[in-house]
Amino acid sequence: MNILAFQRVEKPVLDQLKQNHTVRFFKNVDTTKDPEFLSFLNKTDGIIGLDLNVDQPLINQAPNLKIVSNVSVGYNNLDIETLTKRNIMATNTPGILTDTVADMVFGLILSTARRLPELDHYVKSGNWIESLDSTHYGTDVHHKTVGIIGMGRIGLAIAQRAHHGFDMKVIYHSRTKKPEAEERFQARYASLDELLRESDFVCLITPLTKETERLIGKREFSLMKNSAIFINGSRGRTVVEEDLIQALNHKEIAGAGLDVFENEPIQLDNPLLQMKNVVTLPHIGSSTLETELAMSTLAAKNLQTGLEGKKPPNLINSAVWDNK
Ligand SMILES: NC(=O)C1=CN([C@@H]2O[C@H](COP(=O)(O)OP(=O)(O)OC[C@H]3O[C@@H](n4cnc5c(N)ncnc54)[C@H](OP(=O)(O)O)[C@@H]3O)[C@@H](O)[C@H]2O)C=CC1
Ligand SMILES: O=CC(=O)O
Repeated sequence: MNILAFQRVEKPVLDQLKQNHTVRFFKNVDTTKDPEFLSFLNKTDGIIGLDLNVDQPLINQAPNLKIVSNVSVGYNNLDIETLTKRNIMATNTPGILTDTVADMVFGLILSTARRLPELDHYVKSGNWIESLDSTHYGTDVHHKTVGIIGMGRIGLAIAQRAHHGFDMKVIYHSRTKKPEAEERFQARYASLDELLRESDFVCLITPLTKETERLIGKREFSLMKNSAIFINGSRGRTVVEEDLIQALNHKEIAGAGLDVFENEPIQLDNPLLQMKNVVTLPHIGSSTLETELAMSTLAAKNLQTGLEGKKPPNLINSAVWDNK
């Protein structure tokens, strides 16, 4: 079969796929224009990879496509409605990256609160020539209140770290209440506005959907404490980035830790890059050697199973299977 691999599939997994299939790997190409990409897409049976915008125009140019296997848990890059209408399976990689992403979110909490990147730069640039004063102090993480928006798999793992590791009070907001979080971490359900008012650390970790797009904007930042630190590990478009910049400029919040941005890679003239109280990461939530390999392996299993005409373990649009 013809397999189109896109942007990120770990090499051992790619090599294994090549043993049974004709595989073409594409990275950083214009998927609307690149002639080689479009020519291969036209005969592609399966797609595996990260962040390929699988929209209606792309699907229309892939008459043989049977399955799209995302190497990510988020699947906001897929037009699920059109894929389902065309009986094309869509899969993702939930679960195996949960702890790795929660570690990264905690890394952002700690590095923003304790100003770690800023002080690392301070030391390395030779400025540490005398004992520091309160202008360089950070703020405590332990025993503070963390508000988790999106108490799913990753939300729970963040709550676990907050409760057991840092003695934090956990409040959360999701579409539904989560008894598991309440039992295991004494987490309390709150409305979005209550959570924003009460949290020292506001952590956003929902999927990007029609409902969560621009969920956090001017009004929401104005509800947060002036001392609050905002952490985004979800997707850039869940936040109105312009409003985040304004909230930071006007000191409505104290800082932000961001793994995701409206445009990725971020433009170098983005004001967020000039702010010392903002810690930025290049969307690396799940990017450890172990977890990326596990994600690629699971994505390949989803792909292979689907191409063999069996139900993939992580099928998103089960209607395609039910209609068979
Ligand atoms: N930065 C990075 O590298 C990474 C980012 N991510 C992002 O994290 C997301 C979450 O992953 P994961 O935890 O596995 O997903 P889950 O599906 O397990 O959890 C998502 C949670 O978000 C909640 N939610 C959905 N819509 C809303 C809404 N409108 N308002 C409030 N809560 C909502 C859901 O609530 P309910 O259960 O009540 O429906 C659920 O609790 C991914 O979709 C991806 O976008 C993931 C991995 C890495
Ligand atoms: O952003 C990464 C994902 O797995 O989703």
